[in-house]
Order: sequence, then structure tokens, then C-alpha cells
Amino acid sequence: MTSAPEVAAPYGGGAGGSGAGAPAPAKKVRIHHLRELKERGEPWPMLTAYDMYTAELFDEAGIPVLLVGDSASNNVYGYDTSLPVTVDELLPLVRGVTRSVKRALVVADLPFGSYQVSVEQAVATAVRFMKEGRAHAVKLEGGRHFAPHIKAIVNAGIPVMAHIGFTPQSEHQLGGYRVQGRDDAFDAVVADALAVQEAGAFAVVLEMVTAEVAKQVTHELSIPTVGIGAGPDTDAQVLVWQDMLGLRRGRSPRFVKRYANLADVVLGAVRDYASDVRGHRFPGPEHTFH
Ligand SMILES: Nc1nc(=O)c2c([nH]1)NC[C@@H]1CN(c3ccc(C(=O)N[C@@H](CCC(=O)O)C(=O)O)cc3)CN21
Ligand SMILES: CC(C)C(=O)C(=O)O
Ligand SMILES: [Mg+2]
Repeated sequence: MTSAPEVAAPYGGGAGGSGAGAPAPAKKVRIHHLRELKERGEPWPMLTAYDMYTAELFDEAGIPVLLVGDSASNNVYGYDTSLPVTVDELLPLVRGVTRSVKRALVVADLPFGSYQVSVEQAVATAVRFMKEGRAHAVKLEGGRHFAPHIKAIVNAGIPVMAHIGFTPQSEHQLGGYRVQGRDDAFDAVVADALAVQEAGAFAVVLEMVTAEVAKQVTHELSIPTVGIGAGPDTDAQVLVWQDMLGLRRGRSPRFVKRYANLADVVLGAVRDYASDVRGHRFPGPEHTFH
């Protein structure tokens, strides 16, 4: 009998003890694993994903949480900001990602306008992402003013990831892409963090806040904090994948670290293909049927 290569299971996974026979089923990441990682002081990585192949690869690489972000707006759909993307545009992406993972927890971002109108609207939208998108959790932007929305969604049985600090859906109110939590705003970020935890959120994204406020919030909360531009002391980190793999060109926010340069890889390969077609070098005999 051949032994199937086993994928590493770094999240609470043991050997499983299945012995001979079928490989142990992939162990799904659960919310309590993330709380345990916080208690053990082990930081975990999170990435966005918007389609099948990226979701499969990030899952295989052991990323425990994937976010189908409303950032699909400016990274998939070609809009200039997060604001225009709709529930109907995001739902099929969520479905594609959840179908493609074996272990990762898939979080669906609620887009602008799909939960701010009322608590009832927030629950109805979250239900759509769970039912139609088969998401495992939802995420929404907002602090203490969104505690009732978070509470109601959690009461419906849906795990909620909160998102405070710089919240891109409010860029016009916040006056552009600006670091939050400086000076007077320090206490407001802490108050928002405590409010979303109290409302029942299982984790909270801290976007573009000072490292000082992120450290304090991370100490004060029992739920994990996920930083993006929030310094080194949060319980987890998240990046938009096209930023960290260098597919998106142009200037990146300062909090991005580039781990690959996919734009150059793609440009080189596509130019080679174009040149082969123009030079009668593709297709060759090995690509041809008779
Ligand atoms: N590709 C991509 N990456 C992201 O991180 C991202 C998105 N898209 N779309 C949704 C939001 C928008 N985000 C952004 C976008 C730009 C900045 C930015 O330009 N920041 C500047 C100014 C910060 C300051 O000094 O105040 C920076 O240099 O970091 C920050 C967050 C984060 N999210
Ligand atoms: C940057 C992350 C946290 C996000 O909200 C998104 O990608 O939409
Ligand atoms: Mg988002």
C-alpha cells in the first residue's frame, strides 16, 4: 500500500493516530485554536484569497485563516477603493475559496453598505455569506458603534471578526489613509477594542494603528488581535496577497513586505509566449495532434 504524503498540520494537529490505511483527514482550523495560539504567544499569519488556486496554495502552506476581503474591490474588480464592491460580487469569490480549502478558516468581509443600515441588515447579510458563500465567519469594520451589529450576528450563531483603527470603508470620514491611535485617539482605539470583544467578536483586525496602541490592546484583550500596519506585537498579521507576492505594481503601503516579485515573473513569461507565437515557435510538435 502506498502511503500518501501527509500535509503538515501545525494547528493543534497531532498524528491523529489513524495508523495504516487512509491518510488522516485534514484538521480544520477552529476559532479556539486561535485563542490557544494567543495564550501560547505564537503569532499566526493570515492572508487574503479571492479564488481557487491561491486558496489551495495558502491552505497547503499552512495559513490558518484566509480572508475574502472587500479589498477584492481594488484587487480583483478594478475599482479604485473598497467602497464600490457589492455582496453579489463578493459571494461567488467566497464560495470559490471555501470550496478550495481543506483546513483554513475562511472569513468573508462584509462590504460597504451591506451592514451599516441596521442591525437587521447586518444579520441578513452575514447569513447570506454563511449560507450562499459557505463562509466560516464574517468580518465587519467598526468599533463601539457596531457592538449591537456584532452582538446580533453572534447571537445568530455566526462568528464575527471585528476591524478597527483605520477602516477603509470610512476613508472619507477619517480623512484619507491615515494612521489611527495617535495622541487623543489612543483611548478611542482601546475603547473600540474592548467594545468589540464585549460584543462577542472572536478576533479583531487592527489596521494602521501605532505599535504602542496595538501592544496595549493585545495585552488587554483575551481575543486575538490581527495587525496590518500595527507593529510587531499583535497576535497575528494579515496582508493582501497581491502586495506580499509583488503581483500588484506601484507603490505599496509602508506596512507591506514583498516576499516575491510575481509581476516580473508574469511579465517575463507572457512576453516569452507572445514572442514564441509571433516567431512560429509555439505550438511545437509536442503540442500538436494528428
Ligand atoms: N492591495 C491592497 N492592499 C491593502 O493593504 C488594502 C487594499 N488593497 N484595499 C483595502 C485596504 C486599503 N488599505 C490601505 C491602502 C493604502 C494605504 C496607504 O497608502 N498608506 C500609506 C499612508 C500611511 C500614512 O502615513 O498615514 C502608507 O505609506 O502606508 C493604507 C491602507 C489596506 N487595504
Ligand atoms: C486588509 C484586510 C484586513 C481587509 O480588510 C481586506 O483585505 O479587505
Ligand atoms: Mg476589508
